[in-house]
Amino acid sequence: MTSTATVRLSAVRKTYGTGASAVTALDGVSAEFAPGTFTAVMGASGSGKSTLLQCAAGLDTVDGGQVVIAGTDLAGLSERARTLLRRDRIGFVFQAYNLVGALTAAQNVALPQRLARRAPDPAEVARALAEVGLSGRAGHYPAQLSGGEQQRVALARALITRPAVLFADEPTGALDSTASAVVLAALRRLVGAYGQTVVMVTHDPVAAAAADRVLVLADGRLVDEIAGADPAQIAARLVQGAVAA
Ligand SMILES: Nc1ncnc2c1ncn2[C@@H]1O[C@H](COP(=O)(O)OP(=O)(O)OP(=O)(O)O)[C@@H](O)[C@H]1O
Repeated sequence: MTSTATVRLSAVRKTYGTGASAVTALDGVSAEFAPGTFTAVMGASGSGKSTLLQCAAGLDTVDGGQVVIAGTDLAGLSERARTLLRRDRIGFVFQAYNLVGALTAAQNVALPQRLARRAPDPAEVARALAEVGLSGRAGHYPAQLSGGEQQRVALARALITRPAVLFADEPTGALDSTASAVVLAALRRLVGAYGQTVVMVTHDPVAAAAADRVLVLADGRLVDEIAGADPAQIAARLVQGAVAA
């Protein structure tokens, strides 16, 4: 069957270690992430959220099943081809912004292009900063920016290659609620206005409520899918799931 999903996981298994110390981090996970959708991934500590993101992004190999990104089956790729796919088709943001302090916001956004030995297009840099609402901060250094602004520079940097999918691992984890709301609004706008596909791991039901749907992991399996819920409903479903498990 053909699929129009930007990212498709089919029966993905991932085990760390061997023998008695082996841990099954993903135990047959299947999920599709359609173009222009915003998905949150939740679950208790150790449930496999980060592993899911790493495998879906081709940062880690799987032990079973299949990962297809933008029509490309990762299993068929050499290490080099996988690296290029990650560089050109996938964007990442993490809890830590990982900005270079000696570079301005615009220079940080241009950095992936420079590292790929491409001449950064100033218009593209300006566009990425505009998309996250930071047109007025292009010449500022990270130390001159708030946490929420720094995370939005990291978002703009992730967008500069026009990735098929943006993966975010706890992007609001280091932010207060006001700054979190600004970053989540920026993510929502990328999805709504530009059709960006976003997959975000979070512990926070408020952050998860910004997504179109929430996938819930427990012990490496998908155990729930929640759509169009508010933070209180999401929190209640997580508690129900934990009690049922
Ligand atoms: N590199 C590794 N080596 C061995 N075990 C690992 C490794 N990475 C993850 N694990 C184990 O795999 C399981 C899933 O880990 P993962 O980091 O995906 O969970 P998580 O849901 O993201 O947790 P958290 O919310 O605490 O970040 C855990 O039991 C973890 O201890």
